[in-house]
Amino acid sequence: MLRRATATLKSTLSLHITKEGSGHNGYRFHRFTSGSPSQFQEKDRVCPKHKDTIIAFVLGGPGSGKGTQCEKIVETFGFKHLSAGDLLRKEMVSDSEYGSMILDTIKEGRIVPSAVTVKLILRELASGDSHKFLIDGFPRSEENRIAFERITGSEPNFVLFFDCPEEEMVKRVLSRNQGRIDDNIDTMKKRLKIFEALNLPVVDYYAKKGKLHKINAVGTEDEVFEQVRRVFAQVSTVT
Ligand SMILES: Nc1ncnc2c1ncn2[C@@H]1O[C@H](COP(=O)(O)OP(=O)(O)OP(=O)(O)O)[C@@H](O)[C@H]1O
Ligand SMILES: Nc1ccn([C@@H]2O[C@H](COP(=O)(O)O)[C@@H](O)[C@H]2O)c(=O)n1
Ligand SMILES: [Mg+2]
Repeated sequence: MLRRATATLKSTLSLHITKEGSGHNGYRFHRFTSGSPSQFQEKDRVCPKHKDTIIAFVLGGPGSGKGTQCEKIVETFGFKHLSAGDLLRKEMVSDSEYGSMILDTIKEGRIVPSAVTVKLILRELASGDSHKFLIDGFPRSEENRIAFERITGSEPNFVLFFDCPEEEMVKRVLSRNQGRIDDNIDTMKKRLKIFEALNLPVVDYYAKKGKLHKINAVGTEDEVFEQVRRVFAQVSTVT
């Protein structure tokens, strides 16, 4: 039986969660009082996972096609799609106290502090009744990864990595035409540097853990999705 969430997420960088309760999908919330990821303690954990919860992280450089493929995965396999970038952009244009910080960070292609991003992701994990999640564009750094693992006490079931040459990513981003403030050559150059310095170590981490599924992101959307489909067929037999 799904129970109504009673957790409230207080809007602070230190991510206090003030009430105990449990989300529709079994995500549980505990009081926790820590600030930075390094201060999180065992007692602060937010969500022992519902036993059937499946979390897939979706990684890849800017413009590699993560969002495009996630839409296809949602249609075909019924996952809920959480894009960290979309959540941050939504927060940015809301009345949030973090709005201008998020705007500046995205313009510069840098990474928003994990406390903010994890809070937005947790809110989505706890809402609705889905228990299969694609978390797109997260973790973007070891700090993101460690914060998520410490706060939730859980790891992804598997990780997709869209591997795409830089020239192709640049071409795709510059012709995306969705009015994003970071779709320009200056920000793109910065994003590519951040991708190499901060995102790739996360990719390596999951490769070493045997959780990474590398997808060749070059080809038509359907060709790329055929590889994705094979990964889902493989993981559905082990998750
Ligand atoms: N296989 C493909 N071939 C050509 N263009 C593609 C392909 N997949 C996606 N695109 C296009 O490339 C652009 C970037 O794709 P998408 O937004 O899915 O990337 P992303 O990885 O989510 O990027 P970001 O990290 O910047 O959000 C879009 O305009 C999309 O339509
Ligand atoms: N974990 C994340 C994800 C994203 N950001 C910031 O948002 C920008 C856009 O993200 P997309 O996934 O939509 O490409 C990204 O360049 C970062 O500035 C973040 O900080 N942390
Ligand atoms: Mg995207």
